[in-house]
Amino acid sequence: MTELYGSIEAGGTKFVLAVGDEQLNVLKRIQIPTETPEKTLAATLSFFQENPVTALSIGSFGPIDINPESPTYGSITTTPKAGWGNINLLEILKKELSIPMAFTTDVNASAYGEMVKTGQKSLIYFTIGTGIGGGAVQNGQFIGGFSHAEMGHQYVKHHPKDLDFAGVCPYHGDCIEGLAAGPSLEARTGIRGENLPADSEIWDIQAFYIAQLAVNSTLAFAPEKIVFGGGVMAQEHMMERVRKQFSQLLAGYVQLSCDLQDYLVRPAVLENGSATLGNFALAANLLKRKY
Ligand SMILES: Nc1ncnc2c1ncn2[C@@H]1O[C@H](COP(=O)(O)OP(=O)(O)OP(=O)(O)O)[C@@H](O)[C@H]1O
Ligand SMILES: [Zn+2]
Repeated sequence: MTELYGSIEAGGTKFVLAVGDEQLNVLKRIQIPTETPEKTLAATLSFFQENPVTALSIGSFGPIDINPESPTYGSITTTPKAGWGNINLLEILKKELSIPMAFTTDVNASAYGEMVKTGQKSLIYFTIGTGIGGGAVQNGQFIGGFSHAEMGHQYVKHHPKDLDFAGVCPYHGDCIEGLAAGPSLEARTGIRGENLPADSEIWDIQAFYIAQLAVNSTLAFAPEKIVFGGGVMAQEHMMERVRKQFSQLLAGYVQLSCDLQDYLVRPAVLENGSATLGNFALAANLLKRKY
């Protein structure tokens, strides 16, 4: 029987819903805004009622409960996003759709999609957008123990020209998300990142933080590559700035297995499709491990 795979990329600003075929090609893909859980999940359900799939995978913003033994498995847990705390996505969807469902973080789904696309089994995916999230696959498996990793909230040292900035993370202030996600640009300058001039000195400050994230990830996991997605990294000049500061900070301590250009990269799956591809593969794995 022909199988179809579903993808739900549950983001803080939008949900991306998609249907894929057995070759993981996108057959249909739509975006809906993230409003109240009732409204957005009703729209999600009607999409999959109109476009039935054999199995689906959800990659969600978090933190989320991914422990299948937990009574709250399938929930978004402590999000500051109004109305979405303790919402059990998986339970709500399972009530209406009786198909196998996988549940992971949005960035894990993206990391998985990049793995499927590139064939590299150990990689890390970071998104630098409204927040910073990191997902990782190590030898084809997600990392994690009691829960998923939260690499976007690690602490990094301040840039010498940014010592007084308190950061904007609602939990930690000056963790990496608080210092370097999109809203930090606006908090420092009063101007949204999209509108800041490319020659502003803020970009090197931000690249300094993102480079530390890359160095820390390199030292902790020795991945084959580190992929950067998200609105902020869509700035053409950012990857080069991050690579340059990464080299300085790593100081030749470990030898990479490829050129730096191929180590710190933008996503291989274009048009923000990494999570969709990853979800298709994770859905396929629920039926029979293929990826
Ligand atoms: N080209 C850009 N340059 C700099 N900053 C940007 C750019 N595009 C978006 N941003 C900033 O990034 C943040 C939005 O991130 P992004 O576009 O990745 O969406 P998101 O809200 O993180 O997505 P999601 O729906 O997954 O939560 C905002 O703070 C915005 O000002
Ligand atoms: Zn934080």
